[in-house]
Amino acid sequence: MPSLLYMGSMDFLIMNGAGNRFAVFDARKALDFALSDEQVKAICAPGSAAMGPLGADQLLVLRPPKSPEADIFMEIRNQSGSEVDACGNATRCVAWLVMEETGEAAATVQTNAALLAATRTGPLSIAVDMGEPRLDWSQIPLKEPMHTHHVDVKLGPIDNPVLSNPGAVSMGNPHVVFFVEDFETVKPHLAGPMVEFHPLFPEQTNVGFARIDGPKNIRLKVWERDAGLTQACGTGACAAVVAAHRQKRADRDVQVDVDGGTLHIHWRESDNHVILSGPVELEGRGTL
Ligand SMILES: N[C@@H](CCC[C@H](N)C(=O)O)C(=O)O
Repeated sequence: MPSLLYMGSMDFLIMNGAGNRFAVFDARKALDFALSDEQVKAICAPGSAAMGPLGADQLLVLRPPKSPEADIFMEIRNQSGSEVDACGNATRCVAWLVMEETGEAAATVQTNAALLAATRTGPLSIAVDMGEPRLDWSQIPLKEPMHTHHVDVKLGPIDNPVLSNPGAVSMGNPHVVFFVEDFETVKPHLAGPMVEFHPLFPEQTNVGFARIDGPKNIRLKVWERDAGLTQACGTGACAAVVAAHRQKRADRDVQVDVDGGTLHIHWRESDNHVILSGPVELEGRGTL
């Protein structure tokens, strides 16, 4: 089968996982391939020649695996150019590419943070084991010791009753999750950036706004660190379910509806791992 991946150092694929959009560069045979922050910003910006009106939320560079258990290494860059350790939807997209290439129904994707095992659940759907959530304050990380079950994030001098008691969770990247009644009062595009840069989070944070529609249903919007509001955030969906379950607001097996589609999260009791499942799509190809 011809490789879907390698098309020369400046060609790329455009993919999305539930609407979370990626520019994917295959550098497995171009070992010196590197992009500056400015280049990443230029490629990902909405309206860029490379990505068109929607732009990309993240840019992925695929490299040879660093350990023998992995099929591929994935470098993850946010829209701003910053390199990060985890991206659930990107892991699902890259696992799908590897499975298309190998013809297998499983793949292991290596990131800076972990080796992530993925399996095919349908022609265009992939589940990935995101491992255990990290719940100690130092792992998120937070500025000072506190319980992460709910954290005290004050936005200004007055307590905001609709934005209180969020849970903090790391899925390899930092998340704080607010439980909200609706998205009109809270306005994620305004509250998100204020929380992202709150001094409680020394490495900034991704900010989730979760409306609990039932023990097995969450409606979620995520303001992503260095990317803004996205159509879907895989690690954000994992974090929302973990935070909701810890606050007894939801089960361990939850359908999470996001702007770009539906994700399924299972926080497995047997081994504490979080499984993220959902759709992937290869939208097209581009050349710089
Ligand atoms: N879209 C992602 C998360 C990407 C990284 C995030 N913006 C961060 O800075 O941690 C996902 O699907 O998990």
